[in-house]
Amino acid sequence: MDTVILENISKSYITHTTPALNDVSFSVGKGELFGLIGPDGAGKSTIFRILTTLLLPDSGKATVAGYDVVKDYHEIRSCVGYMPGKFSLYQDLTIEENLRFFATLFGTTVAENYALIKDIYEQIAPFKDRRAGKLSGGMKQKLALCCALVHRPEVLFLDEPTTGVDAVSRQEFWEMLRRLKAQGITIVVSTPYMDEASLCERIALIQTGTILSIDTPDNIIRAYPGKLYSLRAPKVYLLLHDVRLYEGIDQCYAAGETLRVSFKDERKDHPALLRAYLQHKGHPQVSVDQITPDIEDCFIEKLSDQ
Ligand SMILES: Nc1ncnc2c1ncn2[C@@H]1O[C@H](COP(=O)(O)OP(=O)(O)OP(=O)(O)O)[C@@H](O)[C@H]1O
Repeated sequence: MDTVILENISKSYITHTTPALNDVSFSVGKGELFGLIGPDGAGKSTIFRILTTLLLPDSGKATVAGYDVVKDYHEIRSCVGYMPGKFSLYQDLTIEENLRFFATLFGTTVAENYALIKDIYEQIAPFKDRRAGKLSGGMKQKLALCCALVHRPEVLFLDEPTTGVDAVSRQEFWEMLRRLKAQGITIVVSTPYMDEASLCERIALIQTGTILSIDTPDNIIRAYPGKLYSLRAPKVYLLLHDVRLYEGIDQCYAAGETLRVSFKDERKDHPALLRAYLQHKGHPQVSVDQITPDIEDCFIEKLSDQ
């Protein structure tokens, strides 16, 4: 049986007219590393709050480790680890005090489950007497992860753990997640960084409370309909303007210093004609190359279906 199951979950906040979650369903297998990928406001934190029993859904059903999120909140709270989006440890307590506090809260000791957190804790141990409020972003993140793990949870919920953390710490963090997964822990992690999608086994793309797609990152990329082109020319802004005027263009958006372009259908898909049109428009050096889409391209394409 799947460890996390959501069936038709909807949730609205009183102060918000649009629902935060709209009929959301997905499940996560035992020991899976599952990613919720979506921009700010997509509904990721609302999903975590419901799954960790901090918020009641308006409708639908969800279970974690076989327990119902509404009826069995007591059982769920002892078998999940949760790292919220905002740093929520005690800023005035030291690293060691925070860890001991969370262990005591769950009726265990740091020593009892030390093997699970050892790798991560050793990286912050030299600063164990430093107050949490005085730690760097990467160190806070590692401490929060240790605190979420100290009672050896069955399921780990991580809400945007890498937001605001430098690139090296982000990479280290994903390596830590892979090691935790190898120990059998089911992990649900959210991120607004599309490049982190490929580090998950399966992902759900989410936008304004609606799931756009659920699959492995490779399958989502393989399912991209049609072809995608990368356009490069010295005057990118003018290029964007001129491409958008060309009949038959479906998507055209900036990606760094290039443009990503797709055609409406196969009959319109003639890059040589587009190149000739752009040369005529004053872009003599334009290059048009077919590329493999990444997850961000797939996300943008799915949004256009909405
Ligand atoms: N306590 C709240 N009261 C009212 N509206 C809320 C509340 N929490 C979230 N929302 C709204 O619900 C929607 C989903 O928010 P949620 O925090 O779940 O998204 P998110 O994907 O986690 O993004 P973020 O990283 O910005 O938190 C947003 O429109 C948000 O403004």
